[in-house]
Amino acid sequence: MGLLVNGQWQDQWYDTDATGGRFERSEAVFRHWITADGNGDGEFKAEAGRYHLYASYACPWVHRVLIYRALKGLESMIEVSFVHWLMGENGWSFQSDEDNIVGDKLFDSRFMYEIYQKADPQFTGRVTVPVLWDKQQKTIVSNESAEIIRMLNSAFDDLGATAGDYYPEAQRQAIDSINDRVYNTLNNGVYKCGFATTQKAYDEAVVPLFDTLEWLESQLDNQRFLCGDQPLEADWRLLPTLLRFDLVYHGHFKCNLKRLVDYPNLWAYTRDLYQWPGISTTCNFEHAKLHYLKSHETVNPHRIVPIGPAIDFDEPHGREQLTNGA
Ligand SMILES: N[C@@H](CCC(=O)N[C@@H](CS)C(=O)NCC(=O)O)C(=O)O
Repeated sequence: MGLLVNGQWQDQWYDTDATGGRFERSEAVFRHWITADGNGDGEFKAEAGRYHLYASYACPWVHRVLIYRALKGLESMIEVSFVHWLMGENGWSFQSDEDNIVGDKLFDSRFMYEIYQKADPQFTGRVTVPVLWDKQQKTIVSNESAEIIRMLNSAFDDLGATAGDYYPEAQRQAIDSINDRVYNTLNNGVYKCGFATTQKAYDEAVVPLFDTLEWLESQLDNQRFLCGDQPLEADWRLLPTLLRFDLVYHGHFKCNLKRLVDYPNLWAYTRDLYQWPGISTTCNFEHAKLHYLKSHETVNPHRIVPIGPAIDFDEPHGREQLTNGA
């Protein structure tokens, strides 16, 4: 685990000394936008086969992008390369695995940092996934999942993407406000708990995290999804965190006041979204579990992977009757 400094790899864990033991996520650096006509920000025009996704099945931020790629039927337009689940001293790697999932289909690179070096030989910063690569301009379009999913939501529609707008104009304000709370306290909140190196930093993160879970539980009492009858962006951004909650965050990141299965609405809602057409194939729970437990040496020094928990996301969810506010 490390970062690039002036284009050179340095093995280094997160530094929480300067922030009172708090984990602070760095801002993504590549922030271009693909648009239908390429005029939005210059030259990044939506074209089938032009863009390539670098992904990890373990990562919840990547998972959003895989979900959108599936929802929008973009599998044949945007090919994907997966990294190995282990993030070791060289960061994400393409070391082959038994299941033949892993490998850089474009350049046959050994490490993910080589992709960043191609985009900027002097790059300084963390080497994160997801990365959306432009084969034409040979650079990274974006390494910010929140923005990549917005691009996939609409930019490829004229090229035959599956219909569906998950960020509709009329609901943007509601979606943004849910996203804001969920990102700060839950999506990123689990990391603030897990990577905290002082009791104070952990306490500051864990209380709002469970407040948000309680709030979501009550929101889902009489509506099927967060903004109504249909799953929208706020739901798809929340799902990857919920899918990993009991598996990883409850134990490994010490988010253990309650489990997801202790919230009846949230647990059924998670299964509802998991069972949505196309979604289950975006999940690889083995990669998720192994990644966290084996990569975070400071959190789990002996890298022992616990046996459980047994979770059945295929169990019927029974939330169909909430559609239309019934
Ligand atoms: N803002 C980014 C965050 C992505 C991110 O932090 N990904 C993690 C994997 S879950 C990563 O690659 N971490 C490597 C590192 O921090 O060095 C996004 O949402 O796309």
